[in-house]
Amino acid sequence: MRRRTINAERASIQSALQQLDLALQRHNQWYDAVIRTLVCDLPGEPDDVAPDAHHRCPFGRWYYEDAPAVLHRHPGFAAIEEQHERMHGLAAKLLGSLGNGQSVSVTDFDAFARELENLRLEIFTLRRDLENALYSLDELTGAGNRIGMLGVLREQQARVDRALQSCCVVMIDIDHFKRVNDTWGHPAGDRVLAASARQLMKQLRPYDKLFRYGGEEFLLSLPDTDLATGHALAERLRESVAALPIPLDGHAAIHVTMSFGIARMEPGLVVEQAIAHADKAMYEAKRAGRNCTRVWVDAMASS
Ligand SMILES: Nc1nc2c(ncn2[C@@H]2O[C@H](COP(=O)(O)OP(=O)(O)OP(=O)(O)O)[C@@H](O)[C@H]2O)c(=O)[nH]1
Repeated sequence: MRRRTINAERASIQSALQQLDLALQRHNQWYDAVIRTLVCDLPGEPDDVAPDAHHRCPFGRWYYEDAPAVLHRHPGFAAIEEQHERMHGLAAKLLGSLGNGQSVSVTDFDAFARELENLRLEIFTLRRDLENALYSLDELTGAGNRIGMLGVLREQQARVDRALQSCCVVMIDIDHFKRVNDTWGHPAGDRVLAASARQLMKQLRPYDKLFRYGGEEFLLSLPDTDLATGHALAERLRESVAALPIPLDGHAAIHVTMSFGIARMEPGLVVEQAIAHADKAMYEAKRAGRNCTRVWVDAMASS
């Protein structure tokens, strides 16, 4: 991702945050009107008892018609849809009882209030994720920077510790990158860094995350991935970077390769140990001649 693209990404996240705030504000107004209807025993809005009430409220109209692509790409956005629909189902039940001259049961009202609170939590979680994304991008490559990296990895480690998931980390380093700088100049090196990172990122699942770990080093976190699957993915990434022609101003396109080291996050170990294992495995890949992937095994500890 070039700098211009990253700035565009930042601007779209900022705009999405503003829109989300506005949609939430409208949703709060809708909620106030529902409470007024219930407390004052007023005739309800027909839209609120319709089977597709979640499409008709101001938040729903924004969600289905106007919400920007950057939100649609976010897994938290889909979670909001389900929660919002559930909450509206319960609101329709309350308003329907009232419309039929029945009193609203405490159980139904409590269920509605609970789902509404869950919806707000989902929205705040999405909001926090977007804010984090704003401040945790590496300017040059568009990969995550190290600010958010440990937090993401610690969350994964917690899932590994509770035996909920198998997760891997992969250390990736461009081969002979100094030569690129020395031969073509530092700006060309920057271009190679950005192009390689982009090539890696475009093949990842939405919940995989690439971080720029250091100069020409990247750390890839692979949640819900066993070692065999992670290894196969690393190989695919490696081959696709090696095959990528990278155009440089005024020169023919060049190719670079990368070395990969992969390690599983082990229950009871700290995140830093998994990173150290992946780093050691990557170092073995360099020793084996570069442009290859090595998997961490305990025997590497002594090499
Ligand atoms: N252009 C550019 N170069 C960088 C950046 N960060 C680090 N580097 C360069 O990356 C190079 C890393 O070189 P080395 O650590 O010697 O490794 P290498 O040449 O890639 O060799 P191997 O890793 O052993 O294959 C150094 O020349 C750094 O100056 C950056 O942001 N932009």
